[in-house]
Amino acid sequence: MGEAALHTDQLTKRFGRLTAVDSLDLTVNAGEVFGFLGPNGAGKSTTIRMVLGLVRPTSGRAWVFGDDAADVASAHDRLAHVPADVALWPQLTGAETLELLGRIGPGVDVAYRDELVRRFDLDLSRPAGTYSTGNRQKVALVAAFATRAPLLILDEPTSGLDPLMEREFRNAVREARDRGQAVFLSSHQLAEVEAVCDRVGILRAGRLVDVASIAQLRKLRRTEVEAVFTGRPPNLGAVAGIDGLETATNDDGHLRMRFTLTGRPADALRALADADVDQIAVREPSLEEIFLAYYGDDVR
Ligand SMILES: Nc1ncnc2c1ncn2[C@@H]1O[C@H](COP(=O)(O)OP(=O)(O)OP(=O)(O)O)[C@@H](O)[C@H]1O
Repeated sequence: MGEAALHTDQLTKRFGRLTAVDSLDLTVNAGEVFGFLGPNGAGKSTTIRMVLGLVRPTSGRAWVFGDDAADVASAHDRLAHVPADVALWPQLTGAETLELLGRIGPGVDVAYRDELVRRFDLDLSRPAGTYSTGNRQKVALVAAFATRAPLLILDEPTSGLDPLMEREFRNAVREARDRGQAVFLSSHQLAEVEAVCDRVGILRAGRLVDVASIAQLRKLRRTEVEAVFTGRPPNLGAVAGIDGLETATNDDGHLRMRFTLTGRPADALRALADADVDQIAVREPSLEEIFLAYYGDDVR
């Protein structure tokens, strides 16, 4: 198996008639930050649970640094993880929780843990039962980042974090990479994955549809723009990055243009700035819409 941090071979999970994860072949190299991107229900958590040995694959296998993931005791010597729904022992304080979590797995850098507690602004004196979802997530993140596990598995770890904490999270991921730790990060946020990952696996309806570099992923980014003009409309037809241009007239006689923007927006903005724009609406499509436009319906 070499020394890939994580490797799966035809990993499959069926729940009755539903194939949640379908013949997944995936390799995460030691030391890389790998994004596992997919819309809700794509199968990200199920994949992670199989890698953690919490769910038995219907078929196929997974390895953590060459150890079979089903051999939980040895695989968990090399990894730390943050689940999608963090549950903590309600009577233990944050400090007691971190102590307990630190005893599982490959050991803790206590000085770095203390630093992370400050950076994530955690009050460790309170019982975990009084923590919000975001605070529980922060405890689990601090516990995982403070280990020197060569593989960190993070399942949608920022869903409960505010933007300031999300920034701390991104810093902690970069620091982990700088120390040589591999990070397997599941997310349904294109922006998050773009910000911290080296490579990205794209999962849709249980199937891996692509493994892409961040540069390739950026090409997927699109913005929907709708603008209304009072005077003469701009000539957008020949502007680079504009697709699907539609023009209609509003009830008040003003012209409305709709289009999709990909790549750098500079040329489109220049063209718009020349016209008398009365209203503008800009929308980021959901991951599912982006995937549909790019990969079509042919993944099942
Ligand atoms: N224990 C289970 N029994 C039956 N179906 C399940 C079970 N666990 C997951 N599923 C189904 O498998 C599919 C994949 O779910 P999974 O939670 O892995 O997706 P996900 O990509 O992590 O989604 P999300 O981003 O919403 O967490 C979904 O259709 C889900 O309903």
